[in-house]
Amino acid sequence: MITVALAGKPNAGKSTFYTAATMADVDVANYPFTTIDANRGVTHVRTRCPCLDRETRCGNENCRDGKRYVPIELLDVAGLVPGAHEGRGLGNQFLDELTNADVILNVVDASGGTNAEGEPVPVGTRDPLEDVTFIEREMDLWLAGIVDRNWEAVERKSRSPEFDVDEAITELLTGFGASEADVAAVLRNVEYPEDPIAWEDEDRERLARRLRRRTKPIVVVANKADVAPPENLERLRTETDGSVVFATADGELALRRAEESGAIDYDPGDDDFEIRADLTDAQREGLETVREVMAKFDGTGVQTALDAAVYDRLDRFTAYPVQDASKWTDARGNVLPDAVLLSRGSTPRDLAYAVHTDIGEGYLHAIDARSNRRIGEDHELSEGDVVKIVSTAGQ
Ligand SMILES: Nc1nc2c(ncn2[C@@H]2O[C@H](COP(=O)(O)OP(=O)(O)OP(=O)(O)O)[C@@H](O)[C@H]2O)c(=O)[nH]1
Ligand SMILES: [Mg+2]
Repeated sequence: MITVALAGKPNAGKSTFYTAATMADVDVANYPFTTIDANRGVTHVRTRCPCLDRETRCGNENCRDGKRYVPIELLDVAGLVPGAHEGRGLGNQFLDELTNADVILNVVDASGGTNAEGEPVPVGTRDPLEDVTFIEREMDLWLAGIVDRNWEAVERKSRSPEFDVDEAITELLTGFGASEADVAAVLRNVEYPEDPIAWEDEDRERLARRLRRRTKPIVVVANKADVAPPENLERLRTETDGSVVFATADGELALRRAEESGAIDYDPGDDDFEIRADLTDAQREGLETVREVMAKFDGTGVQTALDAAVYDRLDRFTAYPVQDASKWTDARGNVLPDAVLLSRGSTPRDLAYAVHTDIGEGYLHAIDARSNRRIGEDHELSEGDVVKIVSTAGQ
C-alpha cells in the first residue's frame, strides 16, 4: 500500500489531520510534542468510480454514489525542530520513520501562530515560509548524513579492481529505500569524482538533496488556513513552487464527527455539506463557520492534499481488476471489488503483479472490460480502466 507521511514542526496540526483522515483516536493538544510514537492508519484517496459509466452504482463499501475511496496508509510522526537531523528533539529518530514513506505532506501552520519549536505565539508572528523550507532542509541533511556515515564502505570497496562507483552508490542508497532506477536517474544528472576518496561533503550533499527530491516528494499543507492572515496565504500561494494546499484539519475533523453522528451529509473531499438533524445553536454556528472556510478554499483541503500527494506528486492512477469482463465483478459477484493505484506507464502485466505475484507470473493476456477487447502487452493503462486479467494462476 502507498504510504503518505505527515511531517512538520510540533503543533502544526499533524495529528488533527491524521485523526480527521483516519477517524482513529489519537492525542491532539496545543503544545509541542504531543505525539511521540508514530501513529499509523488507513485513509483514502478519492477518485471517480467507473460505476458512474453504468446504469447502477457498484455498491462497494468504498464507493459513495460514484465517489470512490481507495485505501492508502497514513503516518503521523512526532514534530521536527530545526537541527533535527543532528538529533535535536529526538529528530533523527523521527526522521528515520519517514524512510518508508512514498510521499510527504509537509504540514505548516499557515497562521504563523507557533514559533520554530511549535510553541504558541500571537497569530502572524512566525513566517510560515520558514516552516516550508526548514523541513526540506532537515530531510536533505538527514539523508546526507546517512550517505556520509556509510561512505567509508564505499571507499573500502574502491580498493577492489572490480570497483564501479555507480554500483557502490546504488548499493548504499537502495539500502535507504531508493530504487535502482531512482539512483540511476539521479547519478545521470550529477557530475562526481570517480574516486570516492576525492568526494567532498558538498558532493555528498548534492547527491542526497537530489535523491531526497526524487524519492520523497512533498506537498505543502498550509494548515490553520481558517485563522491565517491574508498576507500569509498570499505569500504561501506565490512564493512556493505551487504544490500548496490550504487546509483546515480542525474543520475536517468537525465535519467527519458530525457526519458520523448523523448530523450532516458530507463525503470527504466535497466542497460543502448539508445539515440533516436538529442541532444546538452552538453546533450549527460551529459548522457554519467551517462552511465559510470551505467556500474560500474549495473544501477543507484534507482530501485535496491526500489526492494531490498520490495522484499528482506520485503520478499514480486507479485501475480496477475484475474477473467477469461483462459484469465487472469478481467470482462472488461483487461489482468493481478492487481499486489498485499504479504508477504512470504501468501495463496489464504490472496490474496482474499488483493483484498477486502468482497472477503476474502466470499472466497470459488482458481484456479491457469497457470494450471487451484484448489489450496488448505494452498498452499503458490509465485512470478508470477496468481490466480482466487472464492468468494460468486463475483468480
Ligand atoms: N485554527 C486551527 N487550529 C488547528 C487546526 N488544526 C489543528 N489545530 C490546533 O492546533 C493544535 C495542535 O494540533 P495537533 O494536531 O496536536 O498538532 P501536531 O502537529 O500533531 O503536534 P505535535 O504532536 O506536538 O507535533 C491543537 O490545538 C489543534 O486543535 C486548524 O485547521 N485550524
Ligand atoms: Mg501530533
